[in-house]
Amino acid sequence: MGEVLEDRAAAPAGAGTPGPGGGREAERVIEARGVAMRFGTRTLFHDVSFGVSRGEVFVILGGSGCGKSTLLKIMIGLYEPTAGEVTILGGDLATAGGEVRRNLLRRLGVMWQSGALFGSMTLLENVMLPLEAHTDLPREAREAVARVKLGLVGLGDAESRLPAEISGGMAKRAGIARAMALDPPILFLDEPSAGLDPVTSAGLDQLIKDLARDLGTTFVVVTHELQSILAIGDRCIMLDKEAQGMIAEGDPRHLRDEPPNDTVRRFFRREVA
Ligand SMILES: Nc1ncnc2c1ncn2[C@@H]1O[C@H](COP(=O)(O)OP(=O)(O)OP(=O)(O)O)[C@@H](O)[C@H]1O
Repeated sequence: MGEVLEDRAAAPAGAGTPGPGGGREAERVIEARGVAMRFGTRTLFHDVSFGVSRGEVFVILGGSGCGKSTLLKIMIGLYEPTAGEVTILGGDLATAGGEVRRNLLRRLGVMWQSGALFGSMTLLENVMLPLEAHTDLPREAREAVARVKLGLVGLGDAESRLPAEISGGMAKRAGIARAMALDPPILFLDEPSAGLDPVTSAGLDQLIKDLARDLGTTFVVVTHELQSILAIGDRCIMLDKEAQGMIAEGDPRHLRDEPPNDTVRRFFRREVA
């Protein structure tokens, strides 16, 4: 998945102040309307609608198998929904083709659960890959950009290491650095805390918050880790397997304190216990 250089210029005329909590209405970078997904005869979810504002950390939460990763894949154009539509940075990946689709995809950064680094390449070379694929920058410039990205995620001293020589937390950070190589306005993270110990996971949460604040990057994070949800989420939606859809939307701390239904209450209580 791509990632690309310019983005802030993509704001439509009249867009509001970026980031949550601004005085004016924040610009919506993702709009999902009535999205449904079915696999065979099984409906995973239906009627899912939400918006993501520029600069916010938006969390998709819910129990195992409720369709979080599937929704993420719909947002980045890997799956076409069975009903409804998703507009991302003003385009619709389900209908966009050719150059329009490629340009759109290049402006989305994705880090998969595994980190998906190439084992035979150093961290620097891994982060340089998107730059090789999508820019004409000479090698020295690609190295310089990749170094900046590794520095941003706290891996400035580890550029020569191979993925096998680093910890799980470092691999996640390197995956984020690579996803950021082309300065995407939106970064998608699939279960970033999976497999990490609580301390490392908290460090990764802090990194996500810092990047959102310092770079204005919008994050869409799929997770069921309660501590992460509460630490990073400006807003969230909760999917539910039995309800086959969305059962809550809002500030995660608010949902924890005033759950709108029993399923949300149980989700937060169970995870805390
Ligand atoms: N391409 C596919 N074809 C058929 N079924 C699929 C496909 N992709 C996902 N599913 C099914 O949809 C359900 C939801 O999967 P998904 O990975 O979206 O859930 P999730 O909420 O991210 O779960 P987890 O937290 O366990 O990763 C699962 O039962 C999965 O088997």
